[in-house]
Amino acid sequence: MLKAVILIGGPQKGTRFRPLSFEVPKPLFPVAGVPMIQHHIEACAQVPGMQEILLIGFYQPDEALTRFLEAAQQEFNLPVRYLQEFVPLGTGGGLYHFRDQILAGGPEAFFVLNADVCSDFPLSAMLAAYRRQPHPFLLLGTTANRTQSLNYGCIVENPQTHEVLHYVEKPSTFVSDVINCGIYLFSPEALKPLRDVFQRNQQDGQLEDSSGLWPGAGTIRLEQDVFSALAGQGQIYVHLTDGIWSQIKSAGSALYASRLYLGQYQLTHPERLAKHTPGGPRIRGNVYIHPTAKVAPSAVLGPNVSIGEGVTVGEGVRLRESIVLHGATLQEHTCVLHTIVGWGSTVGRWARVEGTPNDPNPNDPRAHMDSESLFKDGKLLPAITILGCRVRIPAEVLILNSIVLPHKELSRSFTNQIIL
Ligand SMILES: Nc1nc2c(ncn2[C@@H]2O[C@H](COP(=O)(O)OP(=O)(O)O[C@H]3O[C@H](CO)[C@@H](O)[C@H](O)[C@@H]3O)[C@@H](O)[C@H]2O)c(=O)[nH]1
Repeated sequence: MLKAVILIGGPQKGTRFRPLSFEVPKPLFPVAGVPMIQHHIEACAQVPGMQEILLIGFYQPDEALTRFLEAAQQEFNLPVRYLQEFVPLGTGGGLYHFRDQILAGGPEAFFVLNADVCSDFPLSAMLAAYRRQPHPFLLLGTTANRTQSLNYGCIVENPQTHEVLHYVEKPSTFVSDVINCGIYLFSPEALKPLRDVFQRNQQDGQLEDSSGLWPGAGTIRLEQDVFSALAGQGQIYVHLTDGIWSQIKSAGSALYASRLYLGQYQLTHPERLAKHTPGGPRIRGNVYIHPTAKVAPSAVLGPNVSIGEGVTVGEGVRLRESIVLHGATLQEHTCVLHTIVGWGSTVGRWARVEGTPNDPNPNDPRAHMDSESLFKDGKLLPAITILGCRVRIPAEVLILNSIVLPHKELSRSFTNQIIL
């Protein structure tokens, strides 16, 4: 019997995701037409023997989360439960705190998945590797280029045995081009070292650490307190993948992840991809259209477009590399490129809304998405355009490389601005 835990974090952590995280908790943001963590749940539900999926985080359970859990339980016919931390317990504290719930029923092992990653989740391959050689910790690793590796947990492995010899979380100088994907398979034994860290922290008292966590209150950093501390002791192994993988930290990376998942749908969910039908809109490449959306036949959509519930797309609209969230309206002949259109927003006719993608370097197979800050030298860096919820863009204007905060009614064109 197997279980899975998804670490969904909580409200303070979504800052790079603003203004989109104002409306919906980040783990429920739609990526390729479904909530971000539905991709995780679908992957877990396909592993034979999966008994239960636990979401651990410090969100106050709200209507959206409750509805999502109910729908997921029904769809996958599995218990999907939310366990709330009353203070942020870090990436490992919640696993220890809720250990009884995780170990209830005696699972053989449990997956632990960061919510903010996009992946093809090679969980069966990880399970097969674990069953060949059960060790307390199995980490999924992928490669990154030298510069970008510094933004992740870096793993030095023994290439013959795949044992993790050395682990450094976000090092300041180059350590290894193998990085931690935030996807793990732990044996029940893994909880023992977590207990040791917990007890040591209790003895050391309430001292706040450099990341602002309170170890005395039960916080555990899986990466530093466990992986770095136990590397080289025969307990941690890595399973390497060259499948799709990307972090989802910023809105730009959500758009990129949407593209990766839409590509995956060719194999996993061909029924989710829109097909060209007589009298329907022209579809180019991978496009998701929610069944309740109304799309005019002369619109041209794709590649990499995802259209949410109840969206209206008018005649002659051109839409490419974009996510349009539920209830938005694109009036006739708008052109929307590299943009996220927020819930209930309206783009007036003949308006052009355009962003600049900051995709990984296509000539470097080890490149990942840069989720750097929005500004450099006091200037907004060109990036995708984001319209917050219920924004109104008038007819015949240009909105380029801009972020528009929720409920704004614009009256003219804007370029390279954050409109507050
Ligand atoms: N329940 C809970 N979850 C948390 C908490 N803090 C973070 N998380 C969740 O844990 C995951 C990791 O979040 P971060 O702490 O922001 O780490 P990171 O910068 O994303 O780096 C981690 O992931 C990288 C891969 O994406 C790894 O390379 C890196 O080593 C590390 O594990 C996210 O899914 C986040 O929601 C917490 O206090 N409680």
